[in-house]
Amino acid sequence: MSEAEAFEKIHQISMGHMISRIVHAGTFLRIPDYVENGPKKAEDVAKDLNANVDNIYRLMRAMSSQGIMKEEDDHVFSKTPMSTLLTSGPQGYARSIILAECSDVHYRGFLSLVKTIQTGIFHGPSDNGVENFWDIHRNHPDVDLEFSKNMTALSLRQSPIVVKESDFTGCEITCDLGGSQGIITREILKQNPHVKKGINFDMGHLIELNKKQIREGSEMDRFEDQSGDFFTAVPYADAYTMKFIFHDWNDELCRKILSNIEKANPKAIVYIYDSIIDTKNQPGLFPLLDIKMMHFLDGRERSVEDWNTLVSGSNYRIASMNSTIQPGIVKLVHK
Ligand SMILES: C[S@@+](CC[C@H](N)C(=O)[O-])C[C@H]1O[C@@H](n2cnc3c(N)ncnc32)[C@H](O)[C@@H]1O
Repeated sequence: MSEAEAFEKIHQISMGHMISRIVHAGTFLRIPDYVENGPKKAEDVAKDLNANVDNIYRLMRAMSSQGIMKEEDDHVFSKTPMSTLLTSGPQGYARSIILAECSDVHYRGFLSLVKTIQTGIFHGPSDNGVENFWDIHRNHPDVDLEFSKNMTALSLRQSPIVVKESDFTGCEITCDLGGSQGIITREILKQNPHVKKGINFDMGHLIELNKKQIREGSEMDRFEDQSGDFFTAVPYADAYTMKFIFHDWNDELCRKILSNIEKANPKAIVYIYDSIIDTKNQPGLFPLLDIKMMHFLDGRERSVEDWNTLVSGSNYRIASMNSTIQPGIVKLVHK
């Protein structure tokens, strides 16, 4: 990389938080909805939103600079594939990524990152006046809902792949711990007609929200939402799945979940769907996500070595690991 390229890259990085907050503002104001059905004048959008005309124009221009909509004519903007993904309609499944990840509470939480790095104690939640990341969500139901929708959007892409790579032969009951809106459990039931019951297990407030939703599909006859705390106890099952759960917690707390699984059924198989990262020079999102886990949850994105360390302190052993897909799969069986 030349010095000029290095400088340009650093300049881009310095804009990162501004870009995400600009896109958050535009998404929050539903600007992508306005251009979805045909080109739209910034003035008309401003009028409809009862907002400052010049500022709406400048916001739309800034969003265009990132490929979110296109200025076709003076002050007239049209949609792009990115703006469609940020609409509030059925095709706008990326809207919740922006509304959750770039929300005020997540943004504010990053203010104390240096403190976390220096002290080794995670400070993300304390900047929001709470002790626990999930309490931030409990106190902000709007962010909580967008976060769940975001996890669902990701799950809809990932579940068919990880479930296909997992073997539920001989399992009558499965349980997805921290299952959010139940996408993994539904996929297990769809791909495994022999499974009699699939339990989607999550915290009470989330399960209550699930129950208010209309969820259709023949697999729903065998689907059950159950609320609880996986640090206290988990329901009986023949197979447990957990997608993006262990990355939220430190090794000790992950082992606590494993010991609760052991108490419920030591013979059960355990499938962990999580990152298995390469430690050196890995480009992409996971080393960045690792910092979020460190700062908000005392969690981590784990390498093969990290997984071995975590599991070696439990009564389980790693039966197999698959890092060829995303997320990776760590299969555990009782020792
Ligand atoms: C990162 S999200 C993953 C959601 C889902 N597994 C997925 O991949 O889309 C973590 C989930 O764990 C749930 N959770 C956190 N603490 C929990 C606890 N103590 N008991 C049960 N569920 C919990 C959260 O409500 C959230 O749905």
